[in-house]
Amino acid sequence: TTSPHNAYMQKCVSLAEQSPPRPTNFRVGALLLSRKDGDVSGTDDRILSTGYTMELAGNTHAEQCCFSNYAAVHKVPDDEVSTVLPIEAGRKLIMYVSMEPCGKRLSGNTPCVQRITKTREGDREGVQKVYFGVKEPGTFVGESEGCKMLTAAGIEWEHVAGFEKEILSVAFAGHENAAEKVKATLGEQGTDVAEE
Ligand SMILES: Nc1nc(=O)c(N)c(NC[C@H](O)[C@H](O)[C@H](O)COP(=O)(O)O)[nH]1
Ligand SMILES: [Zn+2]
Repeated sequence: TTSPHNAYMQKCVSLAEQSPPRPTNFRVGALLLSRKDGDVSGTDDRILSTGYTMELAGNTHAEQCCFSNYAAVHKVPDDEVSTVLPIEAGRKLIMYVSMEPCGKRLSGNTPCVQRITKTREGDREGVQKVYFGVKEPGTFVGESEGCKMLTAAGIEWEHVAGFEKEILSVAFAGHENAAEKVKATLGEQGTDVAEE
């Protein structure tokens, strides 16, 4: 059976492409779904919400918008989204994000790892695993801490390979010298691609 990761990562790229380009962040796409335990093909997946950087007013991140959109549909404030996320025996909540969730934000706003971790408060299972297409480049916060923080919170994560160039090209679109930054990041992340 084919894994569903590529289709969802492609969807996150399409979401990220809707984000207004800015030099002060990355254009990212995020998707939240419920998956039946052991359903490696994702045929029984239920998409719960999507989000992209600055979809919602203010300096918002993709993961933040994904949760906020879900909270709005369920008529609760953002910080109570965990109370309306489905808890179903035999199913898990999974997030796909084109970029590693942030562990720190230069703006000082709540990092997305904290928002993901918060879904597990009150003994709720919350988000169990995060799939992402690239590690966060060092542009703003240097060595990214997102994955380490997810692990510390007991949340699994996995890098879905193959979309790095595409994801970074979208993410850096609002930056000066975007192409050079993409190339440098690919080099740093060890995903050099053969010259075009
Ligand atoms: N995973 C992720 N999703 C996003 O939607 C987004 N924009 C970033 N970007 C991470 C980057 O570290 C921060 O954008 C900068 O640190 C600036 O912080 P603000 O965004 O202004 O809070 N990361
Ligand atoms: Zn974030």
